[in-house]
Amino acid sequence: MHHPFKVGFCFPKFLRRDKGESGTSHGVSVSEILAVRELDVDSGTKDDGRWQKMPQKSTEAYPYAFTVSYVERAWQHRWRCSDVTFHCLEGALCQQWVQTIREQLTALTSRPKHLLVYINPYGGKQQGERIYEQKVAPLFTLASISTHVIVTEHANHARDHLRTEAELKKYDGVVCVGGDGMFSEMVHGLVSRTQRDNGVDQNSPEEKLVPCTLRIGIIPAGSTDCICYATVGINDPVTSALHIIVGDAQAMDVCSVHHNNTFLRYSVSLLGYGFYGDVLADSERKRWMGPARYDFSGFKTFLTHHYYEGTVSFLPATDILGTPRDKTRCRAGCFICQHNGQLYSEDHQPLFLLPEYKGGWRVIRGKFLAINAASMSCACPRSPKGLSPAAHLADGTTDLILVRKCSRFNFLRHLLRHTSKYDQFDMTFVEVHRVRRFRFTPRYCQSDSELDLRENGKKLFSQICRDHPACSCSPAYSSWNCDGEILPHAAIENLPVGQPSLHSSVKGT
Ligand SMILES: CCCCCCCCCCCCC/C=C/[C@@H](O)[C@H](CO)NC(=O)CCCCCCCCCCCCCCC
Ligand SMILES: Nc1ncnc2c1ncn2[C@@H]1O[C@H](COP(=O)(O)OP(=O)(O)OP(=O)(O)O)[C@@H](O)[C@H]1O
Ligand SMILES: [Ca+2]
Repeated sequence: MHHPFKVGFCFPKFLRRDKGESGTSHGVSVSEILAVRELDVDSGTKDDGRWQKMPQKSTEAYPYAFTVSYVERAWQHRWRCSDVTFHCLEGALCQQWVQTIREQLTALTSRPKHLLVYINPYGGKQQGERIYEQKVAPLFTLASISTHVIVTEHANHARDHLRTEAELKKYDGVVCVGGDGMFSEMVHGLVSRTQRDNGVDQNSPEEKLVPCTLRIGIIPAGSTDCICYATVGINDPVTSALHIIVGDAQAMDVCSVHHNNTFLRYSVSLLGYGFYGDVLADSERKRWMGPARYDFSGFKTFLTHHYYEGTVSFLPATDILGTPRDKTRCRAGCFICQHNGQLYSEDHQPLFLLPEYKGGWRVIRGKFLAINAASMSCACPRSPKGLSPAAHLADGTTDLILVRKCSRFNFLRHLLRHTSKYDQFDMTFVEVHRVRRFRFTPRYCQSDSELDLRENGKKLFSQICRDHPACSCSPAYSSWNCDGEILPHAAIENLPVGQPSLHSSVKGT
């Protein structure tokens, strides 16, 4: 029996014979095969109708062939779909190979078969629909994944649909095509629904959230795409689609944000007061500028140079491995996430909820240019290492970064370091703490009537300026930027829910 592909003892090893190469050895792991299909050599076409370049000699000598599509790793964490074609003399042997590979693929239970896809047509550069149709849908079809696609018609459409209507049992996962705001909608829809179905009260800061079982996949089509970038390593739609197809999963911390014991929102990336709150508030009025709005508002906010007075209280994470100044980075299978994540397993009461832990709170009063709580690195194309490069995706902690009032020049130095190899925390006016939970109270806050105060903000502001004629006229309040959404309250309590309660179909590579 003669056939040009060697059947090795190790199943995934093939001997490739295409593009005129003879006997090129090529190993593909089954877990990275996307699809296999028989090739109609005589007609010179594949069953998907695309022409296959094949040397005339091979076609005559080996009339049967099949093509394997698989994941090929490219530059900077990018993944691409590649094809390799194998030829042989016997149709039966060819079919045997195809059938065996299909059986192996079916046995991979972590791979999704049915997905619910939400597309935000207005995210980022408004390319969501095009990106999905041209780059992602053909890959899902190739991998035999069926989809139900919903193009959102208004903000919170996806959140409300997931929370109340979607027949989640029919799907192995949900996918959002958009930016961090769309991902946040998915998190809110799924987490809220899971808590409601399990009778958990979201308003109680002490209640442990029930983890979601459905995974969320992100096809990046937003302005910052920090969740995608920080988990996959790149914001590239094809790479993300391939991670989803092969069933990759990464647990993620979800924090809940409360005001006066009332639940406000969940956060997975950045909770920022001062600089990032002001950038967001200004940029929301300039959505028409697309992603460039952040640079414009960033520059403007940098020039205004407002600082905010208040009290930050936090519970340092003392029972964990790792610090925010570590040189190591959180990657798929991260040891620190595994270790610290166990502190939240079913039979472990999180230590920070024990009464003796209550004394561990630290209080810092001051004037801050920025208060940033990063539950993950917040790496994004603007800052490839992120706000807190050593933060962990699923360790149950948040890195609290306090940037005190300093000169514009020093603040610029601090910002610039987010884009270079230099340490942005190694500056006298910056401190960083890895925390379990934190609270913030603005100086002029009178807790329960704070909203009224904000409405009378102008009055208060002018009062402060009259009282301090030499002040730099910083307003009393900034806004909280919660994963790209403005929160209506300045005083908040934040607690990392801790347990890796969310899965995203992506992983760092
Ligand atoms: C001189 C260059 C300095 C560059 C410094 C870059 C630091 C960038 C750090 C980015 C951190 C992103 C955190 C992610 C937050 C997301 O949950 C959220 C939702 O998508 N995005 C934003 O809020 C969007 C936030 C976007 C913030 C953009 C800030 C741009 C600052 C520009 C300052 C210019 C000063 C120039 C002075 C000459
Ligand atoms: N059909 C729609 N019309 C208007 N707004 C929508 C629609 N669908 C979703 N949205 C809202 O658009 C907001 C922004 O979307 P998205 O996060 O996808 O893009 P972005 O803000 O440009 O990117 P990033 O969040 O990465 O900065 C989200 O908060 C979402 O609630
Ligand atoms: Ca974390």
